[in-house]
Amino acid sequence: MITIRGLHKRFHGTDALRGVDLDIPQGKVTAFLGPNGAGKTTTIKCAMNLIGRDAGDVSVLGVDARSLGPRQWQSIGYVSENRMMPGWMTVPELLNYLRPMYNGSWDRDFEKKLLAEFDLPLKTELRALSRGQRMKAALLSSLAYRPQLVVLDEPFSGLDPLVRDEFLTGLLELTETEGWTVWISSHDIEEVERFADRVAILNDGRVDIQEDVETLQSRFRSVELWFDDDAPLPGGLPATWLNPKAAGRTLRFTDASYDESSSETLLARIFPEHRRHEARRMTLREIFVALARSYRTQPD
Ligand SMILES: Nc1ncnc2c1ncn2[C@@H]1O[C@H](COP(=O)(O)OP(=O)(O)OP(=O)(O)O)[C@@H](O)[C@H]1O
Repeated sequence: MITIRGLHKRFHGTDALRGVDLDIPQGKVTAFLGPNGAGKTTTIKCAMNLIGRDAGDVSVLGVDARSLGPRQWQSIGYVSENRMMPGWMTVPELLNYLRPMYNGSWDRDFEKKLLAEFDLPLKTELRALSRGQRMKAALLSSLAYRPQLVVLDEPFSGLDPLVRDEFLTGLLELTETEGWTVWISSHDIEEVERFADRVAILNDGRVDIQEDVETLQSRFRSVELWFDDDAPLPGGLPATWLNPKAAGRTLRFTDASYDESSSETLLARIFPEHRRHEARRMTLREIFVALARSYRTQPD
């Protein structure tokens, strides 16, 4: 659905994107994660043709992002915190205004369902709504025509926990029943973990990891070793052992390429004197935190 190769973007001489390669496959929910300033919004804006690019190829729904036209926009639902909205309109006025543009694909029943779920004031102008209410209005107006490709840039900002939960459950149902393709950037990893099939992690303008959540979780482990005396912290540990830290008689690290038999052999070889150890599966959030910490300690 979206293919990005070698995407570069500079702002005032500073590199924001330094060769992004990314695939957003059809029918899957891809979570787009990364530390602040990694380049998530910039990548999404380049793909939505809201800003130009300095180099690289970006294909969206089979066309170059720079050629996105009304035909493709009928199939794309894009929501971002900073999306401009006509502040003088009320929610019903906004929907009345947009509906004819999506002739044929706008689903009135779905619109009504979302309107009821989001519990939005109908007589207040958009500019007088709260941030969360405006976000709901943006979500509603971008999903009511049942787009095949849903692009959400930080969609939860300002949404209260109940609405977040309802919105996510609704989105989950739709992705399953309608086979929607979703590309969602968010810092709310626990929320996206519930329904993401894939994860792409951006760091410093490049994609570091993109793979199925399942395979990512199967290769990451939080490892803890116990010793009889103070835990050693030798140099030259495998590069896939992230953030090793010794504290008292324990040593902890994140194994980014865990495999039961070879990892056990390696542990026994490097730490023959350890008394016992544990290798625990990690949540997506824990994996992200371990990676983000390792990015900070990596030389540029
Ligand atoms: N219009 C702009 N002018 C100058 N620099 C910009 C502009 N937009 C983004 N940048 C810079 O590009 C880099 C990437 O920003 P971007 O907003 O894409 O990151 P992000 O991953 O979405 O961050 P966050 O998680 O904080 O929202 C940052 O260093 C940012 O300061």
